[in-house]
Amino acid sequence: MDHFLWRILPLLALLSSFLYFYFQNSSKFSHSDCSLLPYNHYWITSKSIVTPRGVISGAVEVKEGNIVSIVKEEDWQGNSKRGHIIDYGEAVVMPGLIDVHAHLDDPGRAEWEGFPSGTKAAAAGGITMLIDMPLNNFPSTVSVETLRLKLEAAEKNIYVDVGFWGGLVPENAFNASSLEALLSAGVLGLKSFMCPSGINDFPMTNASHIKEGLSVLAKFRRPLLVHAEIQQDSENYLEDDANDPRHYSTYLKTRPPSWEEAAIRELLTLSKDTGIGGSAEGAHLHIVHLSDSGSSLQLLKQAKRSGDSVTVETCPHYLAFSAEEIEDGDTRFKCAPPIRNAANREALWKALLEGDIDMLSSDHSPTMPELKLLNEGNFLKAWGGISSLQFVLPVTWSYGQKYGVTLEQLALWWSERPAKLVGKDSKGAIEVGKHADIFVWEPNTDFDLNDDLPIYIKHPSISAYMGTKLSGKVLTTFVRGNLVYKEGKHASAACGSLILAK
Ligand SMILES: NC(=O)NC(NC(N)=O)C(=O)[O-]
Ligand SMILES: [Zn+2]
Ligand SMILES: [Zn+2]
Repeated sequence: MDHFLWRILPLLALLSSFLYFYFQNSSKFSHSDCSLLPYNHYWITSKSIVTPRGVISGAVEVKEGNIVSIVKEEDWQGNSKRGHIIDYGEAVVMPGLIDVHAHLDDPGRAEWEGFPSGTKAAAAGGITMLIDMPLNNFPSTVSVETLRLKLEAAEKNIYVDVGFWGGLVPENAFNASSLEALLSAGVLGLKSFMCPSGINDFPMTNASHIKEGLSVLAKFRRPLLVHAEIQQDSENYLEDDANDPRHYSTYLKTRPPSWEEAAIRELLTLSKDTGIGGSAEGAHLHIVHLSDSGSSLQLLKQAKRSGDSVTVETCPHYLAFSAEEIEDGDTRFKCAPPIRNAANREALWKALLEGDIDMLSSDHSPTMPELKLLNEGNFLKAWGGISSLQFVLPVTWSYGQKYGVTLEQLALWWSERPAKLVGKDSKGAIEVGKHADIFVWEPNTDFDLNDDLPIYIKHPSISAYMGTKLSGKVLTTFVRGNLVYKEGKHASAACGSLILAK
């Protein structure tokens, strides 16, 4: 008998390891791994819940990942509700932020950020869905094959929901079947550059590429996002000693507002066709990261008035910082288009508050610290991109205090309008029937961005926000009812969903 056991032992070992791997890989993560909360059905209560019908005191009922009821406090009292209740007291319950513009650089440059760290940072910042840009990863996401690589890299590595933009580049712009295949495979829309992107396999497009892109997008009723800067001959910039590359003013001169204006002027000749009855009706033009609050903004206002299907975002760094404050050599602040002067920042706030700017996005665009050239401080050679993902909510809130920003405005800029842009009406608000994508925060709690703070972006040292103090501390984040983040702790498994267009 003993002899027999010894003989089958290797076989048993093989069989058990096979079964182990089979179940590991075939089973979805169990609920307890995906959520820090052991319930599928529960109530979130608070004195301040931000809904599209105003801020209410009451309760949100969550069941199997969806919001199934919302009860005001007066109707809740005396009603002995069943199930688990999480009471957040005075803390604010808001719809999860949707960041329509993030570069997570995965696959290919995951050492710059990557899906695991990027989505952990998102969760810790109250972001429940982000849309990943098609460039800075390698290869760029410009075809069905490269999208497949993206999906493989993201699967089981994301702590929040992640959707994808596809790239519109010269190589695919005149190839309608290739673009149609990419859109059919689920990208939420396309993204292109009108100036060099800084990434070799993501070349810039001209007006005829963009026109072609819009005509394909019209059939799918999806948006084109454009980095709107066109290089102009600059009279006021000469490479001489007066233009020290360590001075921010030198960099600022290399990318004047006229670059944004030229691009937007050209784009608006194309977006005319997106209006009702136009040849590209159904397509939509979205200008990313607007920095120029002058002529560019006026042109966009006019286009909207004439019925073009156009929206525009700006980013927290354009609302928080001004050129005057950026110190010599501090390349953490380098991005494109550049952060402009304080008067421009004021005008951006005004445009946002008046509805001329539709929404906000992070444009989180990290790199390796070496490429920021922090020691050399050369603004002309350093990587352009701001690292901010985890902090966009407290930045918007802290710098918005001066302008009387409300909780409802935050929800509009960061959730409702972004959900509309990406075509996901299951997201973007605390409303019955929507996904339970929710975060809870304390707007009045201040925190210092120093080494004691749990920070999840991969390279905190290159973030322009390090060393500052902000208000607005995120306590917990729920994605489709899973409690994915709670005060410095994430769920053990990455159970975010891949968001594809249908
Ligand atoms: N290759 C990039 O990530 N560029 C980004 N860089 C910025 N904004 O400085 C961008 O969105 O244009
Ligand atoms: Zn850009
Ligand atoms: Zn970007």
